[in-house]
Amino acid sequence: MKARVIYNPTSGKELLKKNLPDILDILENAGYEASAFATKPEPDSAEKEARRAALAGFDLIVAAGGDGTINQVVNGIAPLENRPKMGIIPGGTTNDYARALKVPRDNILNAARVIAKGQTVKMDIGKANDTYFINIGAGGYLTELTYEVPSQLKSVFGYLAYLVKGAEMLPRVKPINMRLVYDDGEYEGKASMFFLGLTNSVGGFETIAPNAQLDDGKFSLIVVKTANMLEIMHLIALMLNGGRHVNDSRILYTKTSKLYAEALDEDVRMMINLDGEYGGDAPMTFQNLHQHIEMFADVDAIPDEAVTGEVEELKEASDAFIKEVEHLTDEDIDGDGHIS
Ligand SMILES: Nc1ncnc2c1ncn2[C@@H]1O[C@H](COP(=O)(O)OP(=O)(O)OP(=O)(O)O)[C@@H](O)[C@H]1O
Repeated sequence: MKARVIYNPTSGKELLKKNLPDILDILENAGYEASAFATKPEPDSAEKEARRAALAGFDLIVAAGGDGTINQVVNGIAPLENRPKMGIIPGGTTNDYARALKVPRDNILNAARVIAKGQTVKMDIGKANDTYFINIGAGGYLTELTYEVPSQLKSVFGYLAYLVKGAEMLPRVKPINMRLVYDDGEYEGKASMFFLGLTNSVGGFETIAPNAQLDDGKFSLIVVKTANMLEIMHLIALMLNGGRHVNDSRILYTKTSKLYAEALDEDVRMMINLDGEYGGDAPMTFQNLHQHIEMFADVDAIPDEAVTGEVEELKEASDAFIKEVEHLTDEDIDGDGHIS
């Protein structure tokens, strides 16, 4: 068996680069003939190498880097008939995908050992027109704001802090009149965002799409129907507080295997966000590719206590946010939607 490790030499304080010989060693001991490729600064470097290696007959491709590197490797192999298995070694800042697969995020070599252990999950992958995504497809004004958030804040955690602080952005949160066609129905009307999730791990939080299954062929679809900033803040607080937003009447929450999304007003553009990056404009058709790529995962691991400090840090941020929002009333929001 042959394994290709595609690693981002710049990610995670160059720790991947430093640990590369040991990573290759773990794979060799697990029975692979292992080699490595360092990604280049060009945006599709990992994608091209993944495609090349798959066509050259590699049995395993290990994506070592942040979620961006994993996304690219998936884009390289997803269109192929014969797809190699994938392993992931997290080296980014948020590492949502590793969290979903219960791959350790605090120890690179332990992550490599998950591959050696041999357990896999056949993961669902998203396809948006011709681009593949691993975790999130979304659209609407609320998601468009994320492009303007400084990149180190591109986690939900940072985004929340930004929403609370950056009140000057808020008047621009206006709903888009959209049509969304999903398995069990159709939504036509205003919404400030729609969100399709493949895992329950988004920006470090596990409560956005609380019941996501990794291999059931379904996205979790969440539509935020209100554009009232106060209501949105309260919904976020409910979300942080145990995922209770999904039962709220201002949210549409369902499972679907596909989605068609378009903006209904001619002069309105709806940008689509795929795994945190701009991925083209609606109209767009999203499809869930059921169990499309087999990935190594630590199936029996106890979820998530691995990363010391992180859980507490997120809990603190959530509690601070909830506290901040609890006392807000309509009187705190002026005519433009500003928090005054
Ligand atoms: N050799 C390189 N030099 C500079 N940039 C690179 C190189 N290889 C890859 N990149 C860039 O790194 C980005 C992908 O980063 P990746 O997702 O692996 O890590 P990250 O950004 O640290 O992760 P996260 O998104 O979790 O913070 C891409 O924009 C890619 O072009």
